Amino acid sequence: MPIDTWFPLAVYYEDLPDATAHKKQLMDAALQLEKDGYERRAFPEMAWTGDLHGAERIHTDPRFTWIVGQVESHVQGYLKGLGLDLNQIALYIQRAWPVISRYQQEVGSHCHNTSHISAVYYVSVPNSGSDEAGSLVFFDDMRPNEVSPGLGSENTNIIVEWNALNQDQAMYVPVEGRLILFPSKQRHGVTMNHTEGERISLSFDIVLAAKPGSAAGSYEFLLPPPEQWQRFGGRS
Ligand SMILES: O=C(O)CCC(=O)C(=O)O
Ligand SMILES: [Fe+2]
Repeated sequence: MPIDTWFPLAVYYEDLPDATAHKKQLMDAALQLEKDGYERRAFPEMAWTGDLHGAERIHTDPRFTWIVGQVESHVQGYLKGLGLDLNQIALYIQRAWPVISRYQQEVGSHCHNTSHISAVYYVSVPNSGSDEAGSLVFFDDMRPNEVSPGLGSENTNIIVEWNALNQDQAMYVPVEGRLILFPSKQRHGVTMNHTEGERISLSFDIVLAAKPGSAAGSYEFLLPPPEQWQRFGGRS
């Protein structure tokens, strides 16, 4: 009795070979940004995230040059894998920030609504390769096989066997030196850090735009090149 499966979510990951050589500099820079950060704005049970604390431009900070280069090259590989013609697309890092999760902190479930591709890089992970410091969890909001909506929700015991056909989450344990790429619209979160150590990651939001001179039709589906935009009041 064959059952086919279709429409996979594409999550890319790669262990960066030079990670160890760059660990200290990235760690120090992330922790310094946290120190410099504005007054704490998140609840204590939530990890410190640079995007909420005025530290969301690490892509322009020279201390992060190496990882920015890595993100750029791996995102291109990811997009090629998705079948895109990179000659027609201009890629931008829109914002990028450190995330520091300490004992009993987590990152609630969210999507990155203002970008297209998101990247996470693990700088420093206590018990790397285990879920103890907090896993990245992707949630499936499409639920194509939930034939009666809500079947698998809390307070029901109708699903007696969780398997690949009804799973509603996919977990990635954090691995030091690993880069993960995924569609920004995929809802995700980070489970609790149960260790006494700091779990330090970097997040990047990437936007696809049409290259100037692309066929006019592509502007229907890709952002027109930002250099062609005009801000209100910007007429010269
Ligand atoms: O650290 C992670 O695993 C993911 C962090 C994240 O989702 C974010 O910063 O938006
Ligand atoms: Fe995120």
